[in-house]
Amino acid sequence: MTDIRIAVAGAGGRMGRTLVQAVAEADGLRLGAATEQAGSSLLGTDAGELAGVGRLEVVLVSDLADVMDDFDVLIDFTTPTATLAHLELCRAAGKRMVIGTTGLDERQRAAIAAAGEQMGIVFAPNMSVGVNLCLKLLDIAARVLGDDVDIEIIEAHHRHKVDAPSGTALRMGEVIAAALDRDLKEVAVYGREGHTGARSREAIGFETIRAGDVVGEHSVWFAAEGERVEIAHKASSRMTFARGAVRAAGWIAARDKGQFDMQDVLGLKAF
Ligand SMILES: NC(=O)C1=CN([C@@H]2O[C@H](COP(=O)(O)OP(=O)(O)OC[C@H]3O[C@@H](n4cnc5c(N)ncnc54)[C@H](OP(=O)(O)O)[C@@H]3O)[C@@H](O)[C@H]2O)C=CC1
Ligand SMILES: O=C(O)C1=N[C@H](C(=O)O)C[C@H](O)C1
Repeated sequence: MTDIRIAVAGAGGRMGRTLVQAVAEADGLRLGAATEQAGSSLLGTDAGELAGVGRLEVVLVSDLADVMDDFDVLIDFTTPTATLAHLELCRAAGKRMVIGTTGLDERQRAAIAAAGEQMGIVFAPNMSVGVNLCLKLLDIAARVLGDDVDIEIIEAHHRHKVDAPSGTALRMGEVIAAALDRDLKEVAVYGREGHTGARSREAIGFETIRAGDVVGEHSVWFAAEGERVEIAHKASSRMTFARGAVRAAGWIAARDKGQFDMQDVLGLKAF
C-alpha cells in the first residue's frame, strides 16, 4: 500500500514542527509538502531539518496552491484566516483536511461545515486522547450533578497563545451546556471583576491564565455545598496533540466527505 502524503501548514510554528516530527515517526504516512507564512525567514528550509528529524527533502513554501499535487491530507494548525484560505484550496482540489486551529468565529466555523458537504474534514480544538475522554466524562458529570452544582472551567496556556478562552475550554462548555439543556451564549460568564453580584446556578464560568511555557491545562469544577468534583487534564508535550492529528489524517484519508471531530476518530461516540 502506498503511503498517505501529508502537507503541514505553518510548519515553522510550535505545532507545525511537532506535526512534522509526528508524521516522520508514523507508519503509512509521509510528508509531501510544508508551508509557512509569506515573507517568513523559514521559507526554503527543509521541514525535517527544521523539526529536528533530519532532512526530508520537503522545503517550506509560502503558497499551498503551488504544492497541491504533493499531498492527500492537509494538517492545518495555523490561524483562522490562513485555515479558511487553505480550506477553499482543498475543497476545490478534493483534498482532505485535519484542522486544529482555534479562535474561529461563527462565520468561519460555518464555512468549514459547508465545505464538509464536499470534502472530508476532521476539525477539533484538541486532538489529545485524554481531552477527548474528558469531554465524555464531562457529559456524564453534568448529567449526574445537574442543577445541584456551580460549574467553572479554568484553563492555562503559554504566554504566546492569542485566543481566549481556549478552543478546548469552549468545547467543554458546549458539551456541558448541551447535557444540561442550557444555551451557552446565554449562560457563559467570561472572567469576573468588580461588583458582580452572586453567581446564578445556570452560569458556566470561564477563567483564563496565560503564563510562561504552559502547554495546555484544563480543569472543570462541579462545586456543591459540601463537595466538589474536578475533571482535569494537563498536557505536558505538544506531541500528544500532534499524534492525535496524525491519527486523524490516516482516518480521514479513507473518507470522501463529511465533517468529523476527534470523538469520531477515536470511536468515542459509541460510549
Ligand atoms: N487542536 C489541537 O489539538 C491544538 C490546537 N492548537 C491551535 O493551533 C494553532 C497554532 O498554534 P501554535 O502552533 O502554538 O501557533 P504558532 O504561532 O506557533 O504557529 C502557527 C504557524 O502558522 C504560520 N502561519 C500563519 N499564517 C500562515 C499562512 N497563511 N500559511 C502558512 N503558515 C501560516 C505562522 O507563521 P508566523 O509565525 O510567521 O505568523 C506560525 O508559524 C492555534 O490556533 C492553537 O490554538 C494548538 C495546539 C493543539
Ligand atoms: O494554543 C495552544 O497551545 C493550544 N490550543 C488548543 C486550544 O485552544 O484549546 C489546544 C491546546 O490546549 C493547546
